[in-house]
Amino acid sequence: MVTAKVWVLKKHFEGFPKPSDFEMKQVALANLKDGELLLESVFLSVDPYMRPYSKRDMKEGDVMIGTQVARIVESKNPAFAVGTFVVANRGWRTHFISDGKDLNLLPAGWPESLPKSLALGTVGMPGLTAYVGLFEICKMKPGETVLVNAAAGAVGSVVGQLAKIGGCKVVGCAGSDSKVAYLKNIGFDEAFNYKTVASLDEALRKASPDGYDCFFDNVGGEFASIAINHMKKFGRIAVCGAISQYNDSVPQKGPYIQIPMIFNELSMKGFIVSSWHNHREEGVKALLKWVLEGKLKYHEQVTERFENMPAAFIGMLKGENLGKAVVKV
Ligand SMILES: NC(=O)C1=CN([C@@H]2O[C@H](COP(=O)(O)OP(=O)(O)OC[C@H]3O[C@@H](n4cnc5c(N)ncnc54)[C@H](OP(=O)(O)O)[C@@H]3O)[C@@H](O)[C@H]2O)C=CC1
Ligand SMILES: CCCCCC(=O)/C=C/[C@H]1[C@H](O)CC(=O)[C@@H]1CCCCCCC(=O)O
Repeated sequence: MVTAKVWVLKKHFEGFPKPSDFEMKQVALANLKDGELLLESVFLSVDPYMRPYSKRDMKEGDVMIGTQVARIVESKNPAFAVGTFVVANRGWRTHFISDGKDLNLLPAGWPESLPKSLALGTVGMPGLTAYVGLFEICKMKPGETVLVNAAAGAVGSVVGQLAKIGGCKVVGCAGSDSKVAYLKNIGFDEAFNYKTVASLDEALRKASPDGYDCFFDNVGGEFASIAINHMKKFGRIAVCGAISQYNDSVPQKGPYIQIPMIFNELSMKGFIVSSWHNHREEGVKALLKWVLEGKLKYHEQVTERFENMPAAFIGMLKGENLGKAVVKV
């Protein structure tokens, strides 16, 4: 019999998550029935959505939500061979049982040399978010200027590089000087540290005096309220995330966006990438191709050991990650 380790939400987060909000437990797994598989998590993802979705969907004592790359270690299902790697959505667990219906194989053509953890990042849900947000929501066109915040993270770093691949000028901001240096290194035309500039308004104007056609917003709050005043006529805003607001106990107040939206005839659309599943196959294939061609660079912030899941999650929310934050079990 296998005993899985799991992390549960012990106490709903109040403000910023803290280690005592989590509890690690042991769960004995049953023996496999015909048609079932035993899997071990190899890499687990920590993502910003876990903060707002825990409040909306979870109760105390539930296993933390999340996805993993897992390896099949035992199989009583002829469709799945032992040793196969899959992407699953089974939460913060070291081991779990599946009937195979909820598993996704890694994309076709995945070379042995490529880290499998990328299926949780650049060639997974965050990469696809960048792809859908830019091409379908912003409807980015060559020659345009694209702005992205949280630019050195999992989604933002792909947004900037896809914008360059698509023939755009790209401006990004991030929360440390080393992240800004990384952005320049992966091809951003302009980048600044939003925590240290004297004025966000000035920094946005300096980076693109003519304004922005597309704004890929991962952050919301104050940054978005200022950036909206820098949009060009008929600009498009993809509302992807609002991480600056996820830990608020008291909702932030305006400024309000109607006047700049009307004057510049802007379009603003929120989206959830999973609703765009009809673009998944095409998007993942394109992302994998660009990675293999060296046109799409990646960085991962790998935290070792399952025991450090809460620390990796809290660290990501604090901005300690460069690129995609994952945990290697
Ligand atoms: N709509 C959708 O379908 C999806 C939306 N998302 C959203 O995209 C955004 C980015 O996600 P992801 O790429 O996975 O995460 P990241 O890898 O970008 O990690 C989060 C980053 O957010 C930044 N951050 C944290 N707090 C603040 C703050 N108060 N103000 C500004 N920046 C902050 C930090 O970077 P820094 O050092 O720069 O501050 C941190 O590294 C999130 O808002 C997420 O919810 C993600 C996936 C799908
Ligand atoms: C105001 C909240 C904004 C959150 C934006 C965000 O980060 C959304 C992420 C989703 C992404 O589009 C696809 C996903 O998988 C994320 C949502 C995951 C929901 C988990 C549901 C619970 C479960 O897995 O059991």
